[in-house]
This record gives sequence, C-alpha cells and structure tokens, in this order.
Amino acid sequence: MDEDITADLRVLQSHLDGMLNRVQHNSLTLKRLQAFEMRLLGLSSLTEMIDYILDESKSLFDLEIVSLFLFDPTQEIAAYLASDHYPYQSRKGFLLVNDDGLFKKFFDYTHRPLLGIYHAENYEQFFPGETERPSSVILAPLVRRGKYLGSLNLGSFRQDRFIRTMATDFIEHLASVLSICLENTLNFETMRRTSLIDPLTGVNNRRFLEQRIDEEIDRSMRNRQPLSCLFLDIDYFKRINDNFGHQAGDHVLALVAAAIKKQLRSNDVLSRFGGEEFVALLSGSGEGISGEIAERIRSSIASLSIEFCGQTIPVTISIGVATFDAKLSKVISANETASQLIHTADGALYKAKNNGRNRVESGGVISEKLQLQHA
Ligand SMILES: Nc1nc2c(ncn2[C@@H]2O[C@H](COP(=O)(O)OP(=O)(O)OP(=O)(O)O)[C@@H](O)[C@H]2O)c(=O)[nH]1
Repeated sequence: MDEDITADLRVLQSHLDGMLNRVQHNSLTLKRLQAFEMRLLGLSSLTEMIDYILDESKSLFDLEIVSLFLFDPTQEIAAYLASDHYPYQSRKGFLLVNDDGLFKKFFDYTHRPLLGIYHAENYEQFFPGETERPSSVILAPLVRRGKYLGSLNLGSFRQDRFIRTMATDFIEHLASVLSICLENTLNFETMRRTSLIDPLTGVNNRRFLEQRIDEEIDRSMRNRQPLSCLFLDIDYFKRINDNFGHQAGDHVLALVAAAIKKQLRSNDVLSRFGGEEFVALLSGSGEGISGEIAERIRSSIASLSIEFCGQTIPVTISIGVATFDAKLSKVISANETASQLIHTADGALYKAKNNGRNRVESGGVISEKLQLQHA
C-alpha cells in the first residue's frame, strides 16, 4: 500500500517537474519575445529591420531556417533598398514578391499562420536558395488592414517541432507586431524620400544630395574606392524658356533628367541642384570612367528629339567632372572633401561653358590637389 502511494507520488512529482519546466521555458521564451519586439520597435530603417528579422528570429525560436518575403507590387521597396546599397537580391532568406497570388493561395481563408510537416511541393517556394530542407514549418502571413505585406517563414529540422494542432497565438502575436513595424518603416521610408525628391523631374533634390554626399565620401574612404561628381547644366536654357515658353522649359527639364538617369547605375545619386543644374555622384568610378559616362550623357542629350506643342526643341548640356580618390587622399573631413569635390566639378563646368558648351571638361582628382596643397 505504502509502495503504491510512493509510486503515485513519484509520478505526480514528475508531472509537476514537467509542468514547472514548461512554465520556466515559456516564461523565458516570452521574455525573449518581448526583448525581440522592443528592439524591433526601435529600428528606423528598412535595411536594419530586414537584417534583424532574418538574423534574430533564428535564435529567438531556436531554428535552422528563416525567410522573409515582402510584397512589392510597384518595385518601390526594391528601389529603396538599391538606393541604400543593400544587396537585397543576394541576401539569403530575403525575397521581394511582385504578385500576391502566393499569399492569397496559402493564407486567404484565415489570414492565420500555417504550420505542420514540410511538403516540398507546397513549401519549397517559401525557402528559396536553401540547400537543406526543413522537416516542419510555420508560414506566418504579414497583414495590415486586410492587405498582404509579406510573410515570415520559419523552418525546423525537427519534424515534431511544428505540428498542426499546436497553438499559434505566440506566432500570430509576433506576426502582428512585425506587420505594424514594417508598415511604419515603409511609410517612414516613403516620407523620407518624397520630401527629398524634386516634384518636376522626379530625381532627388539638393537637400538629399547635401545629406548624402558625406555618406558617399565616408563609404568611398572605407572601401578605398574613388567617387566622382558630375556637375551638369543645360545650355542656353533661358533661351528655351524665352523661345518656347516656361511650360516647354519644364518639359525639357523632366526629359533631360530622365535621359541623365538612364545613363547612370541604380546606386548612383542624381539630384537637381538648382534651376537647370544637376549633380550626379558616381560611386566606385574613377576619373577615366566618369569622363566616359559624362561623354555618354552629353551625347545622349544632344541626340534627344524633344517635341513640345508640335515644335522640336534642340537641347545640349555642358558637364564638369571631378573625382575624389580614396587611395590618394590625406586625412580631411568628409564635409570638407564634399565641398571641394562639388567646387572642383563646378569649376570644370565653367570651363566647359567657356570653351563653347555641349562639352565635358575634367577638374581632375581632388585629393591629388589637396596633397599638393598640403605638401
Ligand atoms: N522652365 C523652367 N525654367 C527654369 C526653372 N528653374 C530655373 N529656370 C530658368 O533657367 C534659366 C537659367 O538661365 P541662365 O542661368 O542664364 O543660364 P542659361 O540660359 O542656361 O545659359 P548657360 O548656362 O550659360 O548656357 C533662367 O531663365 C531661369 O528662369 C524651372 O523650374 N522651370
């Protein structure tokens, strides 16, 4: 009899231990989730957020595979990431999706997470570029106001890790917080950019250039890569306004900006500096290459055929080029280097105007000049 009671007590004790372990484990997970969410709420840029989600959710959930899909129907997110030099196309686990058909197919009935055993035919597409396959998965839709923002996809090598009958409140809570943070960050990124864009031409404005140029110089110093600046100015623009009207002038400005942009790479910076002046920053381009790019821009604009109200408007542009070469540079501040770079490109533009317009002139490598001045 005593033995029976002792055995019963042992079983009870082991149940209690098990429950206590589960409570401790859940409380620890909850604390980690709270810390994760607090950090997430404090992130202000989209690139930080993507990295944080991909890197940290693995350790938060103790998982082997995580991917994040974002719905980007207008390729706006792609443009933001490219302008921030974020290697989104090669970032493991990250994918921009242009069509929400995939989300509709998997989540439309409930907008709730799917979990269970991994079936390649259904779930492989959620884990692109992975050499190893998970054994069980959770796919959590990221939804705001009934619209898909994307999905967070978690994979474990353990088959019993995510089973269909498991409660999903934990992951649903995380997906809601993630969706709010993503929506806020995307709104913030759009606002940041639209207040820095010139409405007439759709390229960045001078304020953006002034914020960006120091960062570009810092990056060029860090990577030991050159950075070139083109100062571009439409020739005899006053005459265009006088002869064809101000509206025609606006039309020319927009088309010239688009033609310049077409010759640049997506991570080059183009801004409208003032009336009919533009400044372009070409990262990683030295004196020779930037001279060639400037020449390409010049000739593409000279061959534009701009029509306005039945009239053809001839347009040419003059360009001054200057280069900062990190390898030759002495220690001076990014801010000083920036003004020297723009000033030198502006000087070269002045020369191009004096030498007859519709031409490119180079002001050379500025850091060489600084070294000579310092020597
Ligand atoms: N249509 C239009 N004209 C503008 C805008 N901003 C500035 N302008 C005009 O651009 C003209 C610039 O003229 P100038 O600085 O004399 O230069 P330019 O006629 O281009 O001559 P060069 O630069 O010496 O070849 C002025 O007539 C400005 O009124 C704008 O947003 N739209």
